[in-house]
Order: sequence, then structure tokens, then C-alpha cells
Amino acid sequence: MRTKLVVGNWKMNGNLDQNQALLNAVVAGTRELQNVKCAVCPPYPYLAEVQRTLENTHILWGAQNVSQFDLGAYTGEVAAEMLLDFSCHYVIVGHSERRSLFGEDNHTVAEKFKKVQDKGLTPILCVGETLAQREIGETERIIEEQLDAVIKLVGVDSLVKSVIAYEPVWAIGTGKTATPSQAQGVHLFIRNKIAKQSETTANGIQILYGGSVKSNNAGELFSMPDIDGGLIGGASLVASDFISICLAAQR
Ligand SMILES: O=C(CO)COP(=O)(O)O
Repeated sequence: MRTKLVVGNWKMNGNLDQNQALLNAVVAGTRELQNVKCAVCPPYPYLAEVQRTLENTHILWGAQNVSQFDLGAYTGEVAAEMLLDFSCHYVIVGHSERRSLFGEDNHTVAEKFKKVQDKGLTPILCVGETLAQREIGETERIIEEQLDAVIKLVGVDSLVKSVIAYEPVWAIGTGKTATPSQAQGVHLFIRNKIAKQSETTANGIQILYGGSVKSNNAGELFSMPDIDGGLIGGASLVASDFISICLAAQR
């Protein structure tokens, strides 16, 4: 049985005071959780605060992005090695906002994935199609290309030390959640695709769903056989919502 995982992607939100209140509430509200892992990914400047607050708790943390380069002359970038100083566990790579707004292509995302793994951190690889791509029946092809770029660089067996997040672009921040069966269909496609190369990896890998997950739809999504939890945007900024979503993963 795969453990469920719920990760909050705070995106570019928060400040020291708000973060502290949110983290304290989430720690208290999820204390009784069993067999569910929870994590938060704050913006870089708050990693020290998050580390200080969450060390010695049951909640893990990570970063939202990383450089594809090692330490050096790359103004504005953050290397995977630096994230080790903050005891990060996870690093999100290839979020659709990075792909569409910051020009990250499949190859760059694969390089980032590799850098994260090389430092012993766990990448959360985001994949997903746009509405236009879904409407012309390209969902599987797009996701296959996104996965293949990574598999080509690191090999299929390395995926077992990663998490995949299926985030249909049309569902992110729109309030339009994929139906549980739409999401399940794509999750199964991803798992079957990996299984063709490695059954063990396919059975072990956690595949999260992301895109307008809220407290009122999380339970149904997480009950699908190939949905192993969620990557939560907006609702991860509201303590009571994020706690409810984490609790929904337990059922
Ligand atoms: O992009 C997401 C998480 O990475 C999803 O965001 P929302 O939950 O706000 O739709």
C-alpha cells in the first residue's frame, strides 16, 4: 500500500507572521493523522522559518523550484545544494506556472529533476495538459513527452525516489477540478506507462493530483485507486482547509 501524501504549494504567497500562524495551526490540526504524510513548500526566503518551526514535527517541507545548475555565476538562482542547508525533503519541478511563465521546457525540467535527486532530495515532478491539448485529444501524448524527458535522463528506476503530480493546467486556480474519474484515468495512464518499463517502480511511486483540490472534493479524489494524495495551491494557504484536505487523505 502506498502512503498518501498531501503537499501545500504556497506559490508566491505569505509573510513571516502569516506563515507562523498557518504552520502552527497546521501542526496542531494534523497531529492525530496516521498513514498520511503532509508537507509544505514555501517561497525560498521563508525556508529558514519553516525549517525552524517544523523540525521535530510530523510535517515535512520543500522548495517550489531549483536551478538546473550547480553553484556558480547564475544570478537569482538557487542550487539544490543550498536546499540541503534548510533540510528540505521535497522540491517541486516543472510546475505548469514555471513551464508557461518562465519558459521551462521538458529538458530543463529533467535537468532540475536530476539535480534534486543527485543531492538526495525528492523531486515532485509536475505534468499536465492545457485545455486546448485536452480538447484535441492530446492529453496522453503531452504527459508521455513530459515523463519521457525525465526517464531519458535519469532512467525509469530513479522515478521510484520521486513523486509525480498530475496537474491539468485547466484545473489550476480555476475552481474547475478534474472529476475523480478524469483524474483517475490519467493517473492510471501514468502508472501503466511506467509499468511497461518497471512494474516495481510503477507500484511504488506516489502520483498526486493537483488543480482546485478543496476540502469538499478531496475525499472523493483521494479514494480513487491511483490517486495517492494531492498537491494543493490556494487551499493550502487556509489552515482549516489544508487540515481538512490532509484528514481526507486518511480515509
Ligand atoms: O498548482 C497547484 C498546486 O501546485 C494547484 O493550485 P490550486 O489548488 O490553487 O488550483
